[in-house]
Amino acid sequence: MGRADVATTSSKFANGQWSVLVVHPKVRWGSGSASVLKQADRQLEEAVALVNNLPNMIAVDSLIMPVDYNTKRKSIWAAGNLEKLVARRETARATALMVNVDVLSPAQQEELFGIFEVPIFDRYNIVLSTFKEFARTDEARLQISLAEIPYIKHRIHALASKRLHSRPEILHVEQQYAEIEGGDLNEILRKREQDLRRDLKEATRRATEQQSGGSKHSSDAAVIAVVGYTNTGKTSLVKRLTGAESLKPKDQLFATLDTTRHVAKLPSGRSAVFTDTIGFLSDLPIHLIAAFEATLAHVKSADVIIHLRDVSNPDWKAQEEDVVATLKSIGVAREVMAERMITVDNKIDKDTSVDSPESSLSESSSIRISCKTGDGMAELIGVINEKVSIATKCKTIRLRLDVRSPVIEWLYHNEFVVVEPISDGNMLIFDVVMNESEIGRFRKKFAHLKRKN
Ligand SMILES: Nc1nc2c(ncn2[C@@H]2O[C@H](COP(=O)(O)OP(=O)(O)OP(=O)(O)O)[C@@H](O)[C@H]2O)c(=O)[nH]1
Ligand SMILES: [Mg+2]
Repeated sequence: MGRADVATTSSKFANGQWSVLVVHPKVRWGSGSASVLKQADRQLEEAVALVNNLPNMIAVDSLIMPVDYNTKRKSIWAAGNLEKLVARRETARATALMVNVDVLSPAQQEELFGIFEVPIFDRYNIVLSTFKEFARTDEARLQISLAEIPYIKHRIHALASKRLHSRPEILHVEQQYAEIEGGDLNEILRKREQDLRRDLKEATRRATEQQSGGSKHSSDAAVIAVVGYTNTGKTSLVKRLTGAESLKPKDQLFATLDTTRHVAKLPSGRSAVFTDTIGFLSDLPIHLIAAFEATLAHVKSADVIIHLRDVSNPDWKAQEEDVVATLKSIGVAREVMAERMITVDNKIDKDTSVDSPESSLSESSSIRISCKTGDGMAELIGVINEKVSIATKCKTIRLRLDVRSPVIEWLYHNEFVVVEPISDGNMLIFDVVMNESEIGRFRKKFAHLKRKN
């Protein structure tokens, strides 16, 4: 597939590990200062977790280094702070630097390399490496390659125009540069993008086919998409609700990269397909998550969206904002969120007494659960059941049927009977829940009986 490898300059050191100094540039004032929800120490903590999440990286030291105004200028830090950072790198014996911004410009990367003389990574590099590390399917790999294209384009343009004097590997585009050198850059990338999109379409089709093949009611089943920040417990929840053995929750960021579908029966008798999908993360170039369009396509059309929050994380409120922003960017309208979303607070078993005051503001409409202990599951299932009925325009229909009626056999066969009927002489009374298309099917099939009645 000629897979591109922007972020894995590190793969050259397969036998060793990068010792990384993680620096969070905290904007002191000006338009670039962080929202009050995002405290610098938590952002630094998250960056360290991202680095340590990769098997070939270890954060050996980390610190917050103030920046005036914003992080977009070519020189992020003034001379004094830079000197402190250089000293810190030496003491920590760090072999790489991670600057906790969404993406560094090629000029910034070049300048920092000139000063530190070690590879310079940003969040984009780390997250992309993570995606590559954990991708298990063609679908995920192709989406990652697609997500890289704008990044590669920007960098190779900068190199080709001779505005920069770096070597391609300093900008993490060594392999792509070699492939493209001498050719028409735009044309080669356009062709690559076209090929990737074609392959992705095919891979998505295959994946959907495979996953819906086994379930009896797949076309009629309600689709319930579970979304949330990375590591909030999405996989754990889907496992709890559907009993899927194949799901393996992990204390790891981006453990799940592909969407998997798992069938369960709701109390109404309806089949529901729960989808477990990629987690979101803050401060990423939006196209990185949006590139998972094929993976996330089902969220837009889902009957119900469960937004899972990890309320044991002091930053859950900021995480929620990022999830909502990402949902918007993949085309989920605000009305859809208001109508179809269930907000669920997970990990209530954990001690949150040291929480920031915001957590007490957790609105009363959210449902509190623990995937670990099972607390709150019954209530959640009840709410899902109700929401699905509304979303799929289900109605409860009362049928009075002769005990010999062929309708009874059909109801059982199609699994509409959830509550056993009440008997009334020769008649049986069934309460069944059906959506519009099922009612249509039912009417068509038994039209002749109706006429007789
Ligand atoms: N204490 C506690 N831990 C939980 C709970 N739910 C999930 N976890 C743990 O949180 C970690 C992440 O769980 P996952 O289910 O993998 O989370 P995820 O949202 O699917 O994560 P990604 O796929 O990486 O985005 C695992 O170590 C789980 O065991 C809970 O209710 N309580
Ligand atoms: Mg997961």
